[in-house]
Amino acid sequence: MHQTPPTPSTIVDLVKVSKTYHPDTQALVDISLNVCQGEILFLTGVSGAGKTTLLRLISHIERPTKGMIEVAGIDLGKLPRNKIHLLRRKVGTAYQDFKLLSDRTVADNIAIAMEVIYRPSSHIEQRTRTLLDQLDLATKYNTRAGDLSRGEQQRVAIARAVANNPEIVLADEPTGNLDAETTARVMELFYQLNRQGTTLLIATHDRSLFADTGHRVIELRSGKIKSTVNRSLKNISEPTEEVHTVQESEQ
Ligand SMILES: Nc1ncnc2c1ncn2[C@@H]1O[C@H](COP(=O)(O)OP(=O)(O)OP(=O)(O)O)[C@@H](O)[C@H]1O
Repeated sequence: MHQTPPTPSTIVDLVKVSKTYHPDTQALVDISLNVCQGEILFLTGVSGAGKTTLLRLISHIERPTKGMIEVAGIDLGKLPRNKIHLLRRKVGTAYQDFKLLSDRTVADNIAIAMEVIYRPSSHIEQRTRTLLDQLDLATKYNTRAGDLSRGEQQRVAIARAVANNPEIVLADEPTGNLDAETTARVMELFYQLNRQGTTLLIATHDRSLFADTGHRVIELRSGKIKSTVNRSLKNISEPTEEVHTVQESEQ
């Protein structure tokens, strides 16, 4: 019997969100956006368009000047400080500043994410080795993070972001320092997570990451949504045919 597929539920919801940095930089202006559970959404746009700011608002590193943001059922405007860890467990972030502990080993940097939620050490070691293998860093297990190249540090930050299989992964230029082969490895890791249900928001200048993938692409310009290429959400991970047209906003 033919069954209608379930309607995907919203996991990230922004309503009329603006962000002005002191004194008067309008980084985001009146952004409304919702992301479905299990979706891969690409954010693109020229430097300064507001991509990083949008991700930082969703991860609650920055606060909006106006508007409402809900992430995995949590209204960020009402989230008390002592509950922020609940959001951190649901959202993995890999940003351009990496924030690695340079005096600790690669393995330690990844393990930290799992130690804070009391994963057993056997699980932590196995998960760390699997991720390093997937990201072509197996030989760097005991290397100090400070001794790695930028591209290697970037991959360690990605491994740390995904170590706990969070519900949502926010990645800012995750392949910015990588060659084509390593980029393909990182993207394969993301697609693998997505097949397991993780929602991905990826900010990138690299059009090859989303060209012909069938995933939704939002282009920001001067803090506004300039265009959206909507695609079918019927299948959450496999590339699908494009079913909607590009919509230019009425700016
Ligand atoms: N902490 C801050 N204080 C003041 N202005 C900021 C701050 N962070 C970002 N901005 C400004 O906000 C605007 C949007 O910046 P944002 O980093 O979000 O853009 P982006 O699209 O991610 O750029 P890039 O591709 O270069 O990373 C820019 O004009 C930037 O200078």
